[in-house]
Amino acid sequence: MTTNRNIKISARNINFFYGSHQALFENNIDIEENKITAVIGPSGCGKSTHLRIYNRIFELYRDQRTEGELLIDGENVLSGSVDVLALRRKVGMIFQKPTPFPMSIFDNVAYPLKLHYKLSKSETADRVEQALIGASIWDEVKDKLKKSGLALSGGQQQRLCIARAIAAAPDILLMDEPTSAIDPVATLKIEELLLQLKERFTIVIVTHNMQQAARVSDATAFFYKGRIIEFDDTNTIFTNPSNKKTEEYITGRFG
Ligand SMILES: Nc1ncnc2c1ncn2[C@@H]1O[C@H](COP(=O)(O)OP(=O)(O)OP(=O)(O)O)[C@@H](O)[C@H]1O
Repeated sequence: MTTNRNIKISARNINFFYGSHQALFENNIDIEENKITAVIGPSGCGKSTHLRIYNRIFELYRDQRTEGELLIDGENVLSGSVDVLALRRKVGMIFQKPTPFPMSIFDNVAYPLKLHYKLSKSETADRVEQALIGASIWDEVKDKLKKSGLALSGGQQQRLCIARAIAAAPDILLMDEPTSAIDPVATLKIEELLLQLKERFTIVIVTHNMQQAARVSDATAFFYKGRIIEFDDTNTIFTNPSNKKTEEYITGRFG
């Protein structure tokens, strides 16, 4: 990979356990700032598990634990002294199924602002507008901000969720198969949006869609059975992978 990279996230010897079942083994990866990193691999290889460590969301569940270090801007965010609420503001997450809250479009985006910041009404309105513009959905919703977020189409709901995530002003956006539940046209819209968002955020995206990884990502990590088998520039992974398993996976020989 290219040298002189600005590393935003470094996983160091990460192991992960669901009870006694070990799902991740010695994961090491350096994720570059303002780049899109794709996480690929067959079902059950640990992609989502790996992502869920970055914002410590796994801690909401009993019996799940991790070992190793996860450095964000050089700080080990797995250490006990870290402010988890601040971490989750800094590391936003978008899920497979759009998850608008059962409230108005405006309130969906204002929600994280109320949680993390003390803003006046006009500052809040301004930040909501900026986030909706940033998520490329403002023009579609500006005349119906009081309508329910649940009344939007799937693709619009997902962009609303992206607006909600970026309203909190995170540094990092984690996306776990963000387009697998929406149609191809809406998917392309979100892919275009990702390319704009990487100017401002570091993006890590889990995807089953090889074309999508090739289209949007700068770097790609191939996971297999809980291990990171290969991590390199996306172009290299898709044209000249060094590991046989990577090649078999990207050419569709298993998955
Ligand atoms: N809540 C859980 N309890 C126990 N084991 C789990 C749990 N969630 C996931 N696992 C196991 O951990 C391993 C990794 O799962 P994970 O969901 O991270 O894989 P994935 O690569 O994201 O899969 P997919 O592509 O199907 O979403 C699998 O063996 C899975 O069965």
